[in-house]
Amino acid sequence: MEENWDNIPGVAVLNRECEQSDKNTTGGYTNENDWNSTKNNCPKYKTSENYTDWDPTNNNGHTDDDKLIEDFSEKLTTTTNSFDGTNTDYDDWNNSKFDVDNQSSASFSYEKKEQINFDNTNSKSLNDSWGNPISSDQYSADTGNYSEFNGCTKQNSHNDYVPEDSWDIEANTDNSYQKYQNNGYHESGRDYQQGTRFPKKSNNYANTRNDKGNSKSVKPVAQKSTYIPPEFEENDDLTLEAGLNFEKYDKIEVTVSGTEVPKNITSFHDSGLAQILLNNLSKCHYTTPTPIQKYAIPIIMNGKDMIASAQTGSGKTAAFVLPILNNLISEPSELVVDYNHCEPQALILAPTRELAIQICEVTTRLSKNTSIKCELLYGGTATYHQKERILRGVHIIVATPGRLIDFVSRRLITFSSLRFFVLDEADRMLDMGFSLDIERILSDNTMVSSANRSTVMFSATLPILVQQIAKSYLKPDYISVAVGEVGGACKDVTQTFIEVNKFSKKNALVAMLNETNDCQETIVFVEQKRQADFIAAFLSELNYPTTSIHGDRQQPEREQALRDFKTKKMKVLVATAVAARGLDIMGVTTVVNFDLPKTIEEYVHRIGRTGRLGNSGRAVSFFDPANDYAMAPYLVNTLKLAEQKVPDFLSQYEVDEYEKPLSHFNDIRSNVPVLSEYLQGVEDIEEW
Ligand SMILES: Nc1ncnc2c1ncn2[C@@H]1O[C@H](COP(=O)(O)OP(=O)(O)OP(=O)(O)O)[C@@H](O)[C@H]1O
Repeated sequence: MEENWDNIPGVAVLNRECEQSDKNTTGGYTNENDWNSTKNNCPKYKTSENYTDWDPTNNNGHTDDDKLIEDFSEKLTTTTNSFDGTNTDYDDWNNSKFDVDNQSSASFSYEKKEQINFDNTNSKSLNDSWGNPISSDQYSADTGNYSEFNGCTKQNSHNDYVPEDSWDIEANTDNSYQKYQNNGYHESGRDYQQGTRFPKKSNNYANTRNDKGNSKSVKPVAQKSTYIPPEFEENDDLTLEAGLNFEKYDKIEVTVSGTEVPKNITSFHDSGLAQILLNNLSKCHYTTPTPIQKYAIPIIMNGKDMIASAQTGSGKTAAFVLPILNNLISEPSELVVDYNHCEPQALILAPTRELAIQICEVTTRLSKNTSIKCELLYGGTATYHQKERILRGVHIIVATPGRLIDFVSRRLITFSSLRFFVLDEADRMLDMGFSLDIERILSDNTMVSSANRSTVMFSATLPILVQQIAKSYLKPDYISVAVGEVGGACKDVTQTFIEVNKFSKKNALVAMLNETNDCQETIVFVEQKRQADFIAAFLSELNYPTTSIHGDRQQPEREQALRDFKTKKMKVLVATAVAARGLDIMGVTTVVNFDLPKTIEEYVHRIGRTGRLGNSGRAVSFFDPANDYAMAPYLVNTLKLAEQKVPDFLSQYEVDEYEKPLSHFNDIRSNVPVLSEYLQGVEDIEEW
């Protein structure tokens, strides 16, 4: 097939943009010839015959031009994003994309693959929209940014990894270009390739040259995400094993308040859970329920509302998933679904995409061999894919709020059949960042009344103000359960602090990593996304296999980073708040707070990425008095409650009169005073 700019998604988008930006004039071009040339290459102006020549779905007879163009650019972008030239990806793309559309266009897809050899530096020269030959080298040199030109904003991660102001940028050599194009950073097993410099990020979304060599700029176009996440893999090796301190869980005091509290269970076998679930539990090596499971399972099975707090890593996910699965299995109700909407019976909301994925994975594993279907809705992924899946019928939806609201507002999801509504990380979900979304979802006109559903909320931290907000969504006879101190740090984590200033932090980090010769699995938390890139690049240069996760990375990169860290391909994960809550990663021995967070809750969640399920872990936090003094009293309190040593430089911040918000069980119905400062901070929203 003849190679032509028309086949390149960036240009399809570009043309569309030109066309849309100015329908009746010269499209913003001062030179009419340029505009005519562009126009002729614009899909809008192609005849349908031409169009079908290169439309992968071969939509003969399609008359809705705009839709046609939109579909086409989406498909082409999918092609580029999904492909890395390997057969596997090709097959995946071919199967998933084309099966969805009921196409069997293998040969055509293969042609598309040939076309996007354009992605390789070896590609033959191409003609641009204005008829000039263009090679990938020239392309890189012309634009300074391949991915942006190409319209694939999804792939610009490497630019993010070059702090523009502080690093020298190498010329746009073929070499750096090739590494980028070939995703060398993954192939080499190193996310941040040492010594590699990538082209400086261009501010122009797309720069092209007309036949006179003048450059033109076209405004950025919002790209739809076309990422289709991989199917879950069952990997028993990655399941966390209970540690030596697991048995001590039973010694933790549990406080329950409310009326008609169902009796707690003592083992899974006396729990009344369906046999199929018991079988799945033993496949997952869950032999004994954790304290939160002992209390939450019967409460939720009995249809009660509850708000529960238990330390990080103590099995809260299964505590709500198991009773929901049980009730959906033992008291089934008809699944409502048609070609344009579905009615889930349980909704589980989580604040981050990766946590939503994890909850869905746990649910899928625990519901194996049952008829229960669980689906995932989260941002940064292709909506058409998720839509297609939920419209096959779904009992449980695990979602982040943004994507869910998108689907609800398009009436793809309604809540008339909802039986369970769960907020995981409830304090985060009800703080200023998400509370409007939750309100929007719970006040949807299809939402069943609180009397007709079970509403349950879980977190390791539940400030009193959040409990007050939560109360308005719960039935009046809701039950509160607190395992240990509400908001207390996990005692299996040894917490140490190092006094630093902003200039000595990096050396302190290196010294700390060197302490453990083979640099064990470590999460390094920082406050800013840019800082995450900087520290990750810095550690990579020092040969620590490092990756990063934060809200500016594209979703496939975020997921790849987590996979690389989970599978130990990468030893260090540099992360912002997006990884602070809920993530359950086996073998994390150390958490480093390179920057301390702004709230004590986030501190508790961050250090809870280690020391899970009775395993021991350690947390090392850098305390910079100039920056972190406001956190100090809360840190002292948290250290004391967790029976940890308080260093001298911190103990000076202890406040005698300090109202300790964590000193006893804070069910708001006991009228515990609210400490306003304690509630002031909210975590920054990065990405759903
Ligand atoms: N009864 C059990 N027996 C053995 N393992 C369990 C049991 N319950 C949960 N687990 C495992 O314990 C780990 C931690 O569970 P989970 O992620 O649900 O903790 P969590 O309390 O939600 O933590 P966080 O507060 O960080 O969100 C997981 O690997 C899970 O598979």
